[in-house]
Amino acid sequence: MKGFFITGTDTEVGKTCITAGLTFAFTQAGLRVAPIKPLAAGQEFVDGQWVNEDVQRLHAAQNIGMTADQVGPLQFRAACAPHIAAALEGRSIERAPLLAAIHASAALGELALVEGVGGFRVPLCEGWDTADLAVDLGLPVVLIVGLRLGCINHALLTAEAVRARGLRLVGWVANTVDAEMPHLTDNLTALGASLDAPCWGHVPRLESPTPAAVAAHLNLNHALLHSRAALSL
Ligand SMILES: Nc1ncnc2c1ncn2[C@@H]1O[C@H](COP(=O)(O)OP(=O)(O)OP(=O)(O)O)[C@@H](O)[C@H]1O
Ligand SMILES: C[C@H](N)[C@H](N)CCCCCC(=O)O
Ligand SMILES: [Mg+2]
Repeated sequence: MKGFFITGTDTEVGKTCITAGLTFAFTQAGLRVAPIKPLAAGQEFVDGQWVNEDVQRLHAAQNIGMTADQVGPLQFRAACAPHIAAALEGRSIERAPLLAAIHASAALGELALVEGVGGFRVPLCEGWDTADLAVDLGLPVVLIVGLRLGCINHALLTAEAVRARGLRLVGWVANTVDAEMPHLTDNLTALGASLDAPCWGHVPRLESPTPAAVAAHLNLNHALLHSRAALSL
């Protein structure tokens, strides 16, 4: 599978927003992009069906004709850790069928953008977590850093965990969670100096964080270099 695994310093730091922006940007660059949210916890009943917001946003960002189920193959009602959400419904998360579903969805495009769940090490089932999922998929990792006090430590812990799994951290995106964050520039400098991976962009707090608006703040030079080489484009 060709693509990137999108992780974050935490839940609610902008992984979906940035993945939608990356989908837009790579699509503009001429690639057929398959955004995938393999596990989605938290559904609402809208127009007669249960839907997940992440899946809807990623589904809306792609233009290769994926169905919502292909974007989000495994969805749970409760907005909590996925293994807990699954247990609440008497279900379990099974590794082999989920990997098969991700591969099938990725095959619909030429570049897969796989969004994780929460931070990098969220348990999925006995002996398998989201870091293992990234390893199973063999994808290089992009880290979304939610800019707020504490993010330097979270970013460095995540980078260490990514590398400890033998995965490559190919880039990181600074996403403005706290628009009033003091010493923003100094924080960005510290992140840049210590993450040892290229920054793909700094996304400000946007009034309307549409994929196009997010993409305007992303610089895909590093990403395209990497993906064109990986894809032989
Ligand atoms: N740069 C931004 N400007 C404005 N709003 C943003 C920005 N980034 C994220 N948001 C908003 O913050 C919320 C959390 O973002 P998002 O859903 O992308 O986080 P996440 O890391 O994917 O969360 P989860 O762990 O639930 O998957 C969303 O409502 C999103 O629209
Ligand atoms: C529901 C929420 N928005 C995410 N999709 C799930 C976050 C799981 C985090 C688990 C944890 O690390 O404690
Ligand atoms: Mg998300």
